[in-house]
Amino acid sequence: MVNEFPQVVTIAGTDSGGGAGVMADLKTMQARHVFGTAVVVAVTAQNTLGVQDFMALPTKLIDEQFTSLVTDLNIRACKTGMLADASHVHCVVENLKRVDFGPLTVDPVMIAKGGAALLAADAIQTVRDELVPLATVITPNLPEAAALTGLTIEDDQAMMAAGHALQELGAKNVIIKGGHEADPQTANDFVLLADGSSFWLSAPRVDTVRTHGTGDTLSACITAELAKGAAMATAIQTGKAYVAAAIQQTIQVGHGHGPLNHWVTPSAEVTRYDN
Ligand SMILES: Nc1ncnc2c1ncn2[C@@H]1O[C@H](COP(=O)(O)OP(=O)(O)OP(=O)(O)O)[C@@H](O)[C@H]1O
Ligand SMILES: Cc1ncc(COP(=O)(O)O)c(N)n1
Repeated sequence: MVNEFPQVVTIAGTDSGGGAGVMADLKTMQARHVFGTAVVVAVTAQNTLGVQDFMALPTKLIDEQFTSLVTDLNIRACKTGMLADASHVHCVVENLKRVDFGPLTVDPVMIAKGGAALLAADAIQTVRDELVPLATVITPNLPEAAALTGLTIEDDQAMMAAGHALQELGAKNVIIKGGHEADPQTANDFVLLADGSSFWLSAPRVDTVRTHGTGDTLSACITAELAKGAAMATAIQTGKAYVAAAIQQTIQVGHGHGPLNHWVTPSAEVTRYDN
C-alpha cells in the first residue's frame, strides 16, 4: 500500500467546455502526477461564454460514487468544488464523514466567472455550518470569503480578518484568493496556516480574460501536492506558482473567459511575504 500511486478525488460539477470544475481538476491532477478520480455532483452545459444550464445528480447516485471509490481505491486527498444546493452540500458532508479520503481542500464555489450561480443562496449557511469545519484548507475568492464571514473585504486588513474568521468557523488552513482584487500589478493571496502563522503570495497580474477555472486549478494542485506528501505551506506555494504559470502561458480556446494552460510547469515568479 505504501508504494501505491497517489490517488485523489474531486467532488464537484462538470464543465462541458473543459475549462473549469471536474475537467480543470482532472487536467491539473494529471499534470501534477497524481491519479485523478471524480465524484460528479452536478452536470453543467457550459462553455467559455457562460453556463447555459445545469442539473444536480440524485443524492443516491452521489452516495454510490463515494462507495465505488472507497471500496476499491486508496484516496489520499480530496477537494470539493461546485455543490449546487443545500441538500447536495449535506449529502457530500455526510459522505466525507463516512469515508477517509485524507486532507480535504474546500473550494467554496458560488458564482461562475460569467455570473451564473453554482450554489443556491440558501446553501451558503450549510457550507459555513457543515462543510467549513471539515476543511483541512479552504480557498475562497473575495466574494466567497465575504459571503461566508459576513465581512466586507476591500483591503489587505479585511482579507486577513476574513482568514481568521474562517479559522474560527473551523477551517484549519485558509487561503483568501485575491484574483478579484483591484490591484492592476499583482494578484495577492493571503495564507493563514493551522499554527497561526501567515504570509502573502504575490504573482504578476496578467491582463487577460482567460481566467476560467483559476480557482479550480489552484485547489486541485494543492490537493495533488498534499497527496504526494507535501507540507501545507509548500503545497499552497506550488499551487500558486502553477496557476500563475497556467494563466501567463495562455492558450487560445473559445470566445469568452478562456481556459488555462494545464501543461505548464510551476514558474518561479511567485513572491512570498511573511507577516
Ligand atoms: N489575472 C490574473 N493574473 C494572475 N493571477 C491571477 C489572475 N486572476 C486570478 N489569479 C490568481 O488565480 C488564483 C485563483 O484566484 P481567483 O480569485 O481568480 O479564484 P476564483 O474566482 O475562485 O476562480 P474561478 O472561479 O475562476 O475558479 C489566485 O491565486 C489568484 O491570485
Ligand atoms: C462546474 C464548475 N465549477 C466551477 C466553476 C467556477 O469557475 P469560473 O469562476 O472560472 O467560471 C465553473 N464555472 N463551473
